[in-house]
Amino acid sequence: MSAIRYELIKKCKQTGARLGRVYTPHGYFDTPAFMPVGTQATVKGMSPDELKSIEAGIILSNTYHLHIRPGEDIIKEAGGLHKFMNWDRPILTDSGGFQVFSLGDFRKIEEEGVTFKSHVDGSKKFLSPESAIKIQNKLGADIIMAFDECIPYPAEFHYVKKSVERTTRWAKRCIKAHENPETQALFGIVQGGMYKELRRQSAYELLELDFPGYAIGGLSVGEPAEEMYEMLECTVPLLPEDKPRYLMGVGSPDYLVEGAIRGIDMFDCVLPTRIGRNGTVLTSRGRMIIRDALYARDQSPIDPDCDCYACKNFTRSYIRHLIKAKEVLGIRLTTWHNLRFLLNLMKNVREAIKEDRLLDFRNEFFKNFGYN
Ligand SMILES: CCNc1nc2cc3[nH]c(NC)nc3cc2c(=O)[nH]1
Ligand SMILES: [Zn+2]
Repeated sequence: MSAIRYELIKKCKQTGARLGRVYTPHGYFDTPAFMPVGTQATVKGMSPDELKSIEAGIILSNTYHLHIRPGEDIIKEAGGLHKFMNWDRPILTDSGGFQVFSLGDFRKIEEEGVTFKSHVDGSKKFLSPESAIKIQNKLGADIIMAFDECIPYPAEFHYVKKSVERTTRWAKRCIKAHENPETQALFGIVQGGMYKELRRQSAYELLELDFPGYAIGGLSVGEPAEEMYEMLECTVPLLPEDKPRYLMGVGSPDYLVEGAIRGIDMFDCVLPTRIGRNGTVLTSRGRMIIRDALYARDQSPIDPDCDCYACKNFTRSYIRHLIKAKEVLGIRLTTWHNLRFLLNLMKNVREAIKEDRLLDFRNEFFKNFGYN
């Protein structure tokens, strides 16, 4: 008995997209879904109630960060991550693999695991499939991720092949170490770099392990969009139709729509929160650098088509002033808007799938946003 159940509600007649629902021990979320990133047990600047008001269905938290600070034992003593951060809806935690490479000053990667230095105090740390799972078992997220190697881009075929085979061995060790499969669903992560043959090899090896869900890793690592789409087109059709597919670290509005068209159900990306903090907002007419002098006297909302608290109550002129003055409310409002923008985008994608018009929606959205 798995911790989650994926319900395929409808397949789009125009594309490979599908409308679905993932049931977890903390309730369900609709897919395709965008997951706001709450790295250190908080989506920066947003309270749980505010996240609920913008209809966030599931949020992501990072194992690497929570292991370093405050430590999984403190969170376990609080009753787990849901209680600790007072979020009673679904949570997904990653396994730390990616952060170690991208954040930590990582030393070396061996069969046993990865040795690295903490980005907080430089102390020596070690993560392995077993320890990454043990930490996630203590945090108690509904969906947890296998410990994998996110292969850098570009990478030689031989290196990628060796890494894929180690990621599969690590996946087996994760399954063995996992203590709560009936309450925490462990997802495998398909790797393979930009090589179709290795994407297929990684998918087949992980399919044999019968995970309750599959992530596609090693993408959105600097490769051109076309290469990412090609890897999706070669990998997604190999994955079970009755299980969720999660494209890690994606993404910008175009990638979310194009990923959904290719059959992806779950996405996560720091983009909306990160660019929000430096004064850039997403609108239906493209990105807007609201700190720009252009908006100093602009009394209109960030996006007239948006229903969020920031757009209903404040002007571009006021929000620009807050950002320039480094007032906390400024980044709260830009974050609030950017998250609602992407959550609304996914709601529109789900509607379009329901009505078999996702390609038409994509063309209209791309034209308005200013994509090609
Ligand atoms: C669960 C940790 N493993 C893991 N995380 C990832 C996070 C990513 N984030 C991005 N772009 C922003 N690509 C990613 C790939 C992986 C990946 O291949 N593996
Ligand atoms: Zn808004």
